[in-house]
Amino acid sequence: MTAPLLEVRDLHVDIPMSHGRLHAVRGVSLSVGVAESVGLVGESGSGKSLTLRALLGLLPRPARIASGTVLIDGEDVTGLPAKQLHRRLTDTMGMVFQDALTALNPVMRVGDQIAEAPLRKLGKSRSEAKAIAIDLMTEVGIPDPERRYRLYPHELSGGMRQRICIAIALSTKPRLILADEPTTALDVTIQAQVLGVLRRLKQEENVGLLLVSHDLAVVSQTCSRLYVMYAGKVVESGTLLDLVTAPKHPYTFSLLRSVPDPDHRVARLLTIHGQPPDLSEAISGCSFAARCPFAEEACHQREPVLAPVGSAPGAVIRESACLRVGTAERWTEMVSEETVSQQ
Ligand SMILES: Nc1ncnc2c1ncn2[C@@H]1O[C@H](COP(=O)(O)OP(=O)(O)OP(=O)(O)O)[C@@H](O)[C@H]1O
Repeated sequence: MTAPLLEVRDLHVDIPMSHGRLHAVRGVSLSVGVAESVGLVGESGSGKSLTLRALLGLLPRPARIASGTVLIDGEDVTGLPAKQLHRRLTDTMGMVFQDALTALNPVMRVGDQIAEAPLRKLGKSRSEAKAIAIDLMTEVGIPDPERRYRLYPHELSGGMRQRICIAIALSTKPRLILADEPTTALDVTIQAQVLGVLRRLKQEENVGLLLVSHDLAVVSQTCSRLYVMYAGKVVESGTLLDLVTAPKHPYTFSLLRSVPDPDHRVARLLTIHGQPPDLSEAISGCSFAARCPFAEEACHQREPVLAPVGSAPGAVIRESACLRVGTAERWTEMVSEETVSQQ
């Protein structure tokens, strides 16, 4: 069996504070196969960005990796010296962040920013690098690329700037794009276009994707497998279809029920009441128990572990961290019973 392109094992990220520490990422494991599109979804503060930044060696100070392993093509790169690690990462992956305007150099023409890596890293001549940049601009759907090559970031719209960032990410010929909320700053139509570019890269160029988003609709449009994060942990993982049609964690269930269904098939939206736990304090029991519509006494006492649930042999592994997973088939019914009994 071939090793995943990217694998993270039992990652812990801490943020030291004046009194103690915030345990922001609490044992995350995930993998992305070759040409696979994987989503990391969860509400704000669940630890998605820190997970992504930790594996890239780009944690904001004072956050630090407390423990964990990162593997690329099965090789442990955790202990590599910074320069070597950077080379290994940039040889394999391109990155796209939320704020294209900050990611781009304001005083450099956008085309030259795309041409920079082919020129400096791939050893291309100036004219070859320019031709590569123009091809990449065409590939990410920028009309009239020769003219736009000469523009500065502030002369482009938000959607065009994000396409430039994707073109820069592609300029080193990566096998995987890591994208952190790449469409959050864009309006819905432009968002759909940018997601279309990422989807097409996977379908036509076999470029894998690890997409971080708080928005289930965004990952649903782009990814075929998901990890759902809550309070610094993965609480459920599986194929998009499995998660959407039959969630096995109450947080995923609530997340799905809190999104309006365009076909109005879901009669009532579910509000996730309360706040996530304070990660600077020890958590006893399940971190979602206080907000969970199905929690029972044991959920407040015992921490559930992420474990495989009912996957068919040979199928993509489904995992859930829930003591009540055995009742999952009845959750829709249980929620409506509760609503009726409250009326
Ligand atoms: N530089 C920092 N200093 C202090 N706390 C931080 C820092 N960066 C992140 N945190 C805290 O770590 C936790 C996880 O943050 P992270 O950014 O990974 O969440 P997220 O799921 O990506 O959410 P968001 O989309 O809002 O960034 C949060 O409680 C956040 O407040």
